Amino acid sequence: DGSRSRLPLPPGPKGYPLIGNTFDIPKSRAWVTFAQWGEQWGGIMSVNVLGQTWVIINDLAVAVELLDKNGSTLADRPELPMATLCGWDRALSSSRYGPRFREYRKLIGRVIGTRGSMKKFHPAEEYQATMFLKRVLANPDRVDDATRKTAGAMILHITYGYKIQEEGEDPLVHIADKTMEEFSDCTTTGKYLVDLLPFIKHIPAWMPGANFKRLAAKYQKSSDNMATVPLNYVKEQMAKGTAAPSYAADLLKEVNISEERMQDIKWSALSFYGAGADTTVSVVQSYFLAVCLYPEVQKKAHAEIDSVVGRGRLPSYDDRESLPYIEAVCKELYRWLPIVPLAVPHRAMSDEVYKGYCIPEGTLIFANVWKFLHDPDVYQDPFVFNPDRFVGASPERDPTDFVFGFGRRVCPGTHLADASVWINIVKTVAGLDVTKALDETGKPINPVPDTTDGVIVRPLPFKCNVRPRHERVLDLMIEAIESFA
Ligand code: HEM
Repeated sequence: DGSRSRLPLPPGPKGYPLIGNTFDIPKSRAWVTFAQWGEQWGGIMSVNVLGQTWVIINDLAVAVELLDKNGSTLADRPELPMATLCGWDRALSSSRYGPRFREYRKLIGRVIGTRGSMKKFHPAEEYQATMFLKRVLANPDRVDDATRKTAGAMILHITYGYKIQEEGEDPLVHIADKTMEEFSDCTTTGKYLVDLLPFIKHIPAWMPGANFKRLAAKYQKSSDNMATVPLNYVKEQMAKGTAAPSYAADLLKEVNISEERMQDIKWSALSFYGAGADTTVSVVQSYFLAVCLYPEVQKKAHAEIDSVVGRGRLPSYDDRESLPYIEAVCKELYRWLPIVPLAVPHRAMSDEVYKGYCIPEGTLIFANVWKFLHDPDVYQDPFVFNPDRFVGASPERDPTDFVFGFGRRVCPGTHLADASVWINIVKTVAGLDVTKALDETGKPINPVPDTTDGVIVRPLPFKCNVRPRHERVLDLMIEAIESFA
């Protein structure tokens, strides 16, 4: 429709000819710069990056209206030629909008689509969260390692019913971590020429300058491996009758699975690791950072555990309703250090009109979730970690309404994330006392409450002191672990 394209783009800074605003896009903490631009240009604005329109949303109401209500037309993902050559178009987070995308979402929704559907995975979650305490206490200087190991272990446990080996490096975690590094590499903006000049993907692999094609073939082998090895494990376990409940086992129970369905099961399952392990780990690490800086929060959380659960056992999901303060701590963790600060960009599949502006086909849309979560009109003293903002009769807006993204692309792992984060935090509160680490002169070190860069970010590395909260913790932990065996 020609009349649409005569409408103006959303407002934004004037760019240079050809390159537009490319050099205005900051390499680091883009969400902070985008929020500042929002002060000048408003809740919806646009920039031009190498000929492509980017729409940046700095107002939650606009994001909800545009992305939640516009259904399928704004639910595509950007074209990623190098990642596609490496086989990553088969994973959900980078798949284009279409039949395969809808099929994956249907399968995932069927198994983990509601809070109630997570119940069958509670034993796995409980086990891994208790193992987390063990992993932390075995090596209290490396809380980061224990959180990373646990997040990966939880995802593999729920996706495939696979329990990682505790000693040394687990072979499946090794494959997954190596492959995820390759994923980051092949999706790095500007690294591969084929992303700028997609037509060169057609040159034969033996030609000079075609190194990227040989690398892509190697990366594709890894992604195949990462999808196939664990699925074969589930099939073997099912054949032996020893399969634990899992996402894959649930779907493989179906009779007469077509080849196409098998591929959908395999690649939807693969999508869990990258999107699920990297995210929950950041939330749990943020807890350790937050209570170093806000010891009074830990004190209150400890007091809640003592009064509701006591010291004779570790808390479980059955206690969730009776622990409102811990619930508020979890919400505040999602808010304070946003781990997907610009969500994941959506791509417009056709020309759209919004409030008299044109959003042309191919536009990338970024929702500045970081800004929504630090809006002083919505959250009082937004940079302060204060769970009490979510307690009482008039709580501030629940961040879990929107930290999981928007519309048809909203995180399909929301309930899995919710269950994993909560159980990890509640066991941590019950089991551990976290304090600031001391420097060589004995002075407490103040960790910096900030994150790395990227699509999914995590707290900057920091040190803290960790010890069991009371003398019975180790016994309770061991008893619990034995009861799972
Ligand atoms: C704290 C935890 C998590 C947060 C904050 C989070 C957040 C997000 C966000 C913002 C998106 C993009 C949504 C959009 O494009 O509008 C997303 C997508 C996704 N998430 Fe999560 N997520 C979390 C945990 C998980 C877990 C545990 C899983 C495991 C199944 C998961 C699986 C996915 C997948 C597969 C996608 C891609 C969906 C698509 O492109 O259609 N996430 N997540």
